[in-house]
Amino acid sequence: MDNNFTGETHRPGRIEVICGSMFSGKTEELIRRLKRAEFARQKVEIFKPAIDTRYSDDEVVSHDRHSIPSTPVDSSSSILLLSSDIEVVGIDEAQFFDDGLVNVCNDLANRGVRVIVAGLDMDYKGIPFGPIPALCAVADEVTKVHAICVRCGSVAYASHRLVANSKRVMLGEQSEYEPLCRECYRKATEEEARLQAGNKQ
Ligand SMILES: Nc1ncnc2c1ncn2[C@@H]1O[C@H](COP(=O)(O)OP(=O)(O)O)[C@@H](O)[C@H]1O
Ligand SMILES: Cc1cn([C@H]2C[C@H](O)[C@@H](COP(=O)(O)O)O2)c(=O)[nH]c1=O
Ligand SMILES: [Zn+2]
Repeated sequence: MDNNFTGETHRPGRIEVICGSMFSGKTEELIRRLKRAEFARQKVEIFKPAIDTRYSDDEVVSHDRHSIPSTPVDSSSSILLLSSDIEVVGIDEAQFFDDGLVNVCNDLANRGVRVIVAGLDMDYKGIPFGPIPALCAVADEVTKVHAICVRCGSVAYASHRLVANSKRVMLGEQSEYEPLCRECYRKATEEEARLQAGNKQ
């Protein structure tokens, strides 16, 4: 917390969004910012959606197995209830939260809290995912991070699903998803559409 010249306490509330495809380093960047806040002795609380049980029930874990303790919550309203007296709030896998997350983040930032949100920008179909696009709109700062396309080595753009499952929410990692650049993603999805059309004949 900074003290301004009138002696009032000034807490610079803000929303930071870290978005990108799978394997782009969103969680690593979230953990890096949160650990630095902890070094600065700020009161930090980290939330994730309870449905995200991929690597751990109660930790935020990156694909490289870096981790930080977190509180799993079922809905965005719980974040507000559990954030009194907190200076920095971190939220991972934000794409899985309800649309109420946008108001929750705005409320926290307006109260002086630094809110750092990480989430997928798009689902496997390339459609903007959950509250992430709206959060990008109201954020003070948006960082788009990129994985490497596993087919050609360019900068990745989308998360291509490798298994036949049309549900929007399907937890997974390398066996289920691969990061692809725009061109490789287009070729992969066109090929899938061709195969599907062939199967129907
Ligand atoms: N194709 C890839 N491009 C970049 N990083 C990858 C790739 N595949 C695996 N990784 C690993 O994923 C790590 C990033 O993990 P993480 O922060 O959990 O990403 P995200 O939260 O965006 O899915 C990288 O440091 C790297 O070790
Ligand atoms: C593209 C896409 C992903 N998911 C799931 C798969 C993973 O469990 C998470 C993303 O995790 P990461 O930290 O970004 O690697 O989301 C999904 O449910 N639906 C999708 O379309
Ligand atoms: Zn590519």
